[in-house]
Amino acid sequence: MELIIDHLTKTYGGKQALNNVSFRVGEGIHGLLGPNGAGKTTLMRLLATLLEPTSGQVEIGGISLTDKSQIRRIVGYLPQEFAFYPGMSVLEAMDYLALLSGVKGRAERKRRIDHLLELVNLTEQRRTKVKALSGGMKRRLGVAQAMIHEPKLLIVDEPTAGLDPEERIRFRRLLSKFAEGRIVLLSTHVVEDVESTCEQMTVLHKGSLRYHGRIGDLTAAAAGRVWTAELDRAEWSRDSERFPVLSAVPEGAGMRVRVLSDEQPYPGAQQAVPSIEDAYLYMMRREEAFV
Ligand SMILES: Nc1ncnc2c1ncn2[C@@H]1O[C@H](COP(=O)(O)OP(=O)(O)OP(=O)(O)O)[C@@H](O)[C@H]1O
Repeated sequence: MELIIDHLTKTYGGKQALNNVSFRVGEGIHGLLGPNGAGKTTLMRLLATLLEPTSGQVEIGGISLTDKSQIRRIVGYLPQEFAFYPGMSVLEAMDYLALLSGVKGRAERKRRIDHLLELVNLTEQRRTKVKALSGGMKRRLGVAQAMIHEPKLLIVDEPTAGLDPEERIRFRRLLSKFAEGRIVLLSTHVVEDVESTCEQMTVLHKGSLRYHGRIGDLTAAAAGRVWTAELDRAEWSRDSERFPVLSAVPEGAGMRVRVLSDEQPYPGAQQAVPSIEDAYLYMMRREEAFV
């Protein structure tokens, strides 16, 4: 199972949202990151056949994106905003969506729905009306519906938004389990989601590919460039613009700061092991692509 994106371009009128993007993704969870307007939603909607590419090709598990009915059978999509059937119960909504996704046979639908509701921890709410679910529960129902036809490629947009910390951890575990033998494309602004679930990631920036590869390689590239230091407040207010700041936390009378710099930024500053967030910010500050 492989997702192959080959010179994909999408323009809306005169606006180029994706610019000649090529990369390949194998089985497992793959992170998709990028600042606002990077082109992530456009890419996800293209893969879900909700948009037509301007040019370029995509193959999902050997099937061309142009073969829409086949692609829809193997792709599941959980958009950031999704409409449900508020008046239906969880069971009714799932059954209806399973029918729409082409899952034939009442017994098979029941088997899948029971299994998925268990997975997303909504069994107790199965008779609750969708409109009475909390935001987090709706999100879990959203992912359950995106999984109902057991897609080979599951695309999820900001799935942990609005979830509490425990739910977020449970949700990541659920995605990891589902990703066995499949591809899960996880679009997020939460770098921690990527850090804890993905081995590889793709970063888009203004429609172009900025990074594609292993997370470990990205953090390795930032090694030696992340520094921590303790400064007094006066030093800090004088120097706060000198280096890109990763964090600055008041500590006693001073500040504990974390900055990016190719050389020691302040006397006594110590090198730190880059986190993925540090590495991401380091990469985004560079002009050239990091692919
Ligand atoms: N229907 C549209 N018509 C015109 N321009 C659009 C349309 N949809 C998106 N764009 C533009 O295309 C670019 C990419 O948008 P897209 O929504 O794909 O980015 P994104 O990475 O998902 O951003 P965010 O993180 O804010 O959701 C943006 O500049 C956006 O303004």
